[in-house]
Amino acid sequence: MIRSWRQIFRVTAADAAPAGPAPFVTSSVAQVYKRNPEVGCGQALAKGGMAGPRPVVLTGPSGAGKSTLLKMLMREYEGLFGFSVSHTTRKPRPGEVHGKDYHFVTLEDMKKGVERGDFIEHAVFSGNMYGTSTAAVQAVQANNQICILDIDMQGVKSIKKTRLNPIYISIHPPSVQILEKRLRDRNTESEESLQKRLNAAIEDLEISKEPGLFDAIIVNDDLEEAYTKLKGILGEEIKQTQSGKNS
Ligand SMILES: Nc1ncnc2c1ncn2[C@@H]1O[C@H](COP(=O)(O)OP(=O)(O)OP(=O)(O)O)[C@@H](O)[C@H]1O
Ligand SMILES: Nc1nc2c(ncn2[C@@H]2O[C@H](COP(=O)(O)O)[C@@H](O)[C@H]2O)c(=O)[nH]1
Repeated sequence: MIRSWRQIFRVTAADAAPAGPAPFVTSSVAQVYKRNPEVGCGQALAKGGMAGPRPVVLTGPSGAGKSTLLKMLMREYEGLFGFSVSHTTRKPRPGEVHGKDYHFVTLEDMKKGVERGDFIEHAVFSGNMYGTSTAAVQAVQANNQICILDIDMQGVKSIKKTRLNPIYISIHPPSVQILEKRLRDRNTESEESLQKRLNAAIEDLEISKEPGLFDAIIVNDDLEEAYTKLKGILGEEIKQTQSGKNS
């Protein structure tokens, strides 16, 4: 019997999901766009009986534009997507809201949460801990929304060992130079943090070449173009979830 992602994501990291089919690949100078035939099949599982919308993992270097793109999605499709609010030990940036952008916690509390098994995945990034709690994903699934996880590459690797079965999308900058400029212009990082993020970016861009790691890679050069591509990749899932909500 096919189980829903709601049930199966609780399976531990030790219970690795089988590798998916080889991705269909199209590419141009401006973009690398890998499409897995299974993308958008969450509702196919639903037809099997129990699945809700398939979650979406958005990853990519810090500064690539993940938050910008996911906020656009959530604005255009109000109520359709729900953000998985991660925990982090980093300090809030101006304007960030506890419980909305992140659960901002102390290192001690984060470690306790990890020991209790509260997290589906967790990682250290640029000197701080980050993690996706089971509760964060469940809070979204309870609303029958498409759950979006904004996580780093370590998180992707951990989620791959579970049966959450999300759509994996990596957002890339046009170049590391442009990434650096965007991060500097964002004005949120110390020089030390910026360098750590750039080093992680170079490493992660290399890792993301691994065949089959992502269902799609979107190069975020022109924002509107990148957003249109993102909507295209999620189109089937959006349509199915909308029709589920309207029925
Ligand atoms: N296509 C684009 N062209 C120019 N600037 C962009 C583009 N996309 C995003 N930006 C800007 O780049 C900066 C980084 O974007 P954003 O904060 O969304 O990145 P991120 O991937 O979520 O980073 P982090 O992982 O650190 O949270 C922001 O100031 C954003 O406004
Ligand atoms: N593995 C995880 N990575 C996460 C999580 N939440 C966010 N992130 C990633 O951290 C970096 C830095 O984020 P910032 O908000 O400090 O700029 C970025 O790549 C996020 O995707 C998480 O729960 N797990």
